[in-house]
Amino acid sequence: MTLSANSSFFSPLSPPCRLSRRLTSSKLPVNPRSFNTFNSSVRAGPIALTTAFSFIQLRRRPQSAFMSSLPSRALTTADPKLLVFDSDEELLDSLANYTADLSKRFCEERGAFTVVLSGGSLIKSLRKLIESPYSDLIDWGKWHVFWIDERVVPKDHPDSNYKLAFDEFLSKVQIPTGQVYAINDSVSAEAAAEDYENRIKQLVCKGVVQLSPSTGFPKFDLMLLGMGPDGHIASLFPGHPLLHEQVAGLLRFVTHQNRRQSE
Ligand SMILES: O=C1O[C@H](COP(=O)(O)O)[C@@H](O)[C@H](O)[C@H]1O
Repeated sequence: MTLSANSSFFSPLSPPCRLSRRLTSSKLPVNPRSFNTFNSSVRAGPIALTTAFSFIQLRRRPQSAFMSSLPSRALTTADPKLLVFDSDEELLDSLANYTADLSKRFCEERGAFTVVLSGGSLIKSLRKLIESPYSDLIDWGKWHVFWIDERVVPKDHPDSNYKLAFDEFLSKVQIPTGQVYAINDSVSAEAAAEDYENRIKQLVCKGVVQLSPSTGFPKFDLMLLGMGPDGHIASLFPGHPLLHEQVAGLLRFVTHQNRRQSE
């Protein structure tokens, strides 16, 4: 599993709120075995919604092929780093430490901490956060939780990223229900994407989701994104046309027919 932790920006909103996609560097956790320049912080957006689909075994593809398929503008973070850990335990400790530090900083500075989650193996990687000392130290009441991608299925469906996060993480911490932004699962994928975009716009206008002073575009405080073995993030598979779009809305929906353009 690969984790990508970024504060990042997303794309266009109508006035008075405008958004754009951009990645920024983040201060990364301590005690890695080694680290190198990491140019793959890849695309954090758009948030993707997928319609119901059957899981298909992924074809393995070297990550370097994925990297070279990315548009050059996706490879321009200021100070990206790759941290390599000797064990999962060390990675999870470092991830918890990093998240708790950021949470403290943002909660104290502005009274809110906006966190974007993916589905997949990432969620189990958050387990240290629900254990002592982090569980007691973190100001969960100030967290606002979003999803980078979601399957358009009922919230109790086994494919639901919300269900995964709820069962393994959210049900074990005290984040107010109204600050957990699951998709509307009772409408089409297109309508759910539009609804989610509108809710994010409202949160931007309320100041819960911040705007970058330099670009005027919104940004989330922390994005925790799992990466599949073929390099896919957020249902965006290598070769998918969305990866090459110059201008995209804040959210996109994809169907199982066009989910994997590379296959
Ligand atoms: O399709 C998806 O896969 C990625 C990666 O999952 P992982 O289990 O290989 O870590 C996940 O982040 C994303 O939310 C999901 O829709």
